Amino acid sequence: MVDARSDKAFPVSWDQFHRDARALTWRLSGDQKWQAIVCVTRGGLVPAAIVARELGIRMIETICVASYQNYKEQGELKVLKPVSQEIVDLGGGEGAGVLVIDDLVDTGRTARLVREMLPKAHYATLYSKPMGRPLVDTFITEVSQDTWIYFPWDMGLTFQPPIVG
Ligand SMILES: O=P(O)(O)OC[C@H]1O[C@H](OP(=O)(O)OP(=O)(O)O)[C@H](O)[C@@H]1O
Ligand SMILES: Nc1nc2[nH]cnc2c(=O)[nH]1
Ligand SMILES: [Mg+2]
Repeated sequence: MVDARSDKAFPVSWDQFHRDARALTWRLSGDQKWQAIVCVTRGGLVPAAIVARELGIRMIETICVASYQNYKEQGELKVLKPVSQEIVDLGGGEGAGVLVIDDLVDTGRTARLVREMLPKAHYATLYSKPMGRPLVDTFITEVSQDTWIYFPWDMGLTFQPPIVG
């Protein structure tokens, strides 16, 4: 569970994000031929674009889920748009051969919900926290549960006061 008082921060730059997305692609580029990517919006949009480019995948679907309304506070999980039946039916049903991409797993609630719709899909994220880790098949970096990950699209350059003085 995300603690709203947590002050551990893990800021990710665009460069780092791009490197991590490419590292994730390397791990996903074995023998398996992916039939489609399902990206979990909105956080999955950017990594999905990079992975799709690297793997040459053009069949891209979204599942639109929202749960964190007020920064660090998880509310009710809402599916705004489910995955199309065409994608669920791939590979003989239940999403076999489908690659699900999200930016991270935290409590694992989002991943659990998506897995109910696509039980045979492969779930991949760039970052994971311990509670969500059992729900992910492939990820790059794990951070502690009380760390908040800051993505490059959520940040800007600001003046930093000197450490001393
Ligand atoms: O493992 P969980 O505790 O369910 O949290 C993980 C989800 O939370 C974030 O999405 P969010 O609902 O904030 O929406 P966004 O992708 O539009 O930012 C993140 O992108 C994951 O999808
Ligand atoms: N940006 C961001 N969104 C989240 N949603 C759930 N956990 C996180 C997190 O650590 N960072
Ligand atoms: Mg999300």
